[in-house]
Amino acid sequence: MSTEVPVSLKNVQIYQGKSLVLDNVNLEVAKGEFVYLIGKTGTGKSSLLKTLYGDLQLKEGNAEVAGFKLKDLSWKTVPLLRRNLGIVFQDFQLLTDRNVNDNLEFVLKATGWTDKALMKEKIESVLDKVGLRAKGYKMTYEMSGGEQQRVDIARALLNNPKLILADEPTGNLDPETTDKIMQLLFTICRDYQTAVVMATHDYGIIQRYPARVIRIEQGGVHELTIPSNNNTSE
Ligand SMILES: Nc1ncnc2c1ncn2[C@@H]1O[C@H](COP(=O)(O)OP(=O)(O)OP(=O)(O)O)[C@@H](O)[C@H]1O
Repeated sequence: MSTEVPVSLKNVQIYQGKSLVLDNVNLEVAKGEFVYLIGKTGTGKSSLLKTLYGDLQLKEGNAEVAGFKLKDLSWKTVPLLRRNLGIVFQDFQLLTDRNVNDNLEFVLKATGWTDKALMKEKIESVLDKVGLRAKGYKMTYEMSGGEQQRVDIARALLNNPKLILADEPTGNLDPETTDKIMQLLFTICRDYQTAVVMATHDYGIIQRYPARVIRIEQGGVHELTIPSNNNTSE
């Protein structure tokens, strides 16, 4: 299994039930690349991301994600695929009945970790990366939206993914917090060569943090040419 190309889609069709949402999708994402998915509401950004993390089954076309071929991927293999990805959601999807450390430990255990000391070390390391080292004992409901999104990103980093999939990760955040989260995602992308595919409605973000842009329209996906700039994560 090759893990070199985080995403490779060739002539992919994406269905929701029986309806065809996206046709003839071709997309390659390179190691360490940051890619935005933009498009009007309902065009299929989330459906594309869901296909990439195995939530929607791929019926037509060839797709490889983090070394896994998606066509006819069995449901049993989906957790294995997810272990190789980081997934970040708009609404964080943290467990509200436990603290940050326990949220992260829950994921580690679910993905096969058993050694307590190694888990503690890993949790400290990902919290450090997102600037929350001292907040491990906080209950998630006691945290601000921006802090919760950092925990969500820390969770996504637990298994050293080569690819992070983020669905409107700043959708619930104010502009200042949005900037901090974008800087964090760009830093992770640069420092760990983690590819990031992020769906957003917010063109202002793309202007402030330029990267490759893929526009999703009814029927397909198109590369958008944006004047190239260095990203502004510094
Ligand atoms: N669970 C589902 N069952 C059936 N149809 C669905 C389901 N989820 C989405 N769809 C349909 O698939 C199409 C694409 O939806 P999707 O959520 O992927 O779009 P989107 O571009 O992410 O939209 P938004 O920007 O509003 O999140 C829409 O027509 C939507 O109604």
